[in-house]
Amino acid sequence: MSEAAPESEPAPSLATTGLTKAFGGVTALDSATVTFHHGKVNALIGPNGSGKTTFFNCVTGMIRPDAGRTAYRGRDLTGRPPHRIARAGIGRSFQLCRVFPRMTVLDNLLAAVRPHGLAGQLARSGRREETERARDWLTRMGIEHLERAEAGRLSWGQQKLLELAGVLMSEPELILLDEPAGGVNPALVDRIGDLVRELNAEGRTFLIVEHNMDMVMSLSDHVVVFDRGRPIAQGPPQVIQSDERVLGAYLGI
Ligand SMILES: Nc1ncnc2c1ncn2[C@@H]1O[C@H](COP(=O)(O)OP(=O)(O)OP(=O)(O)O)[C@@H](O)[C@H]1O
Repeated sequence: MSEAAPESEPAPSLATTGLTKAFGGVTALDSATVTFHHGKVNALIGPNGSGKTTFFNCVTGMIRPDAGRTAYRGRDLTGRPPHRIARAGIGRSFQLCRVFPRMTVLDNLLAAVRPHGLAGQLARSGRREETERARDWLTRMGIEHLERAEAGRLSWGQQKLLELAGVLMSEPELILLDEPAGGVNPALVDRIGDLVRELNAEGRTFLIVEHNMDMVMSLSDHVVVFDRGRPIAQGPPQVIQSDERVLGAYLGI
């Protein structure tokens, strides 16, 4: 008689232990211990000021935590600078998009993989493979027709797509998105959601900070909820939606 295989634990992706960061008297991260799942779409949610962006900044090496450790797929990354963390396979977008407004859309993507401000110059001197890859990502984002436009002239949503294309230029395995739907029109929110699904089906792991709960609940496999700098609940969206601690944190009761 055969027995049902035990449900296997999802493999860990990004994981932190006791991550702590204070700004003066404000404790932004309070000994946060949390694990996200490899190969999945993970979400990190929580009320304003609960420490989500500080968490992203600490795990991507942009700010140094006061205490605690960060690991990616079992490998310790604590205290590594941003370029080393990027090299470990982690890419990141920002709440307030980071594009070079006076550069063309295509040069923005080339600059994403040549961080010395020489994108235009180098583009003219060759490196066709990178240019082709940049064009492929633009096509994937649906903004290939804007290749020669100045990035600053794109709509906010198009800039978000451009930033995502820039992140993808380094072929990260894990992609951290900080409010991908923030300030974006509903049609483009759907488009971004579809892209996340497609890229996840192709093997990329996501960790998304987002206030748009429809997007979070429809897109994520695993949701972690922060309140006052530490996780108060984690699980699949359907469980999180009815968790009393989560409702309390959001409603302040
Ligand atoms: N550079 C800083 N200097 C001083 N305080 C900061 C700094 N960065 C964050 N904080 C404070 O740390 C706390 C957590 O902020 P953080 O931006 O991480 O929260 P968040 O959950 O991302 O918020 P939101 O959803 O509004 O973006 C807040 O009280 C914030 O004011």
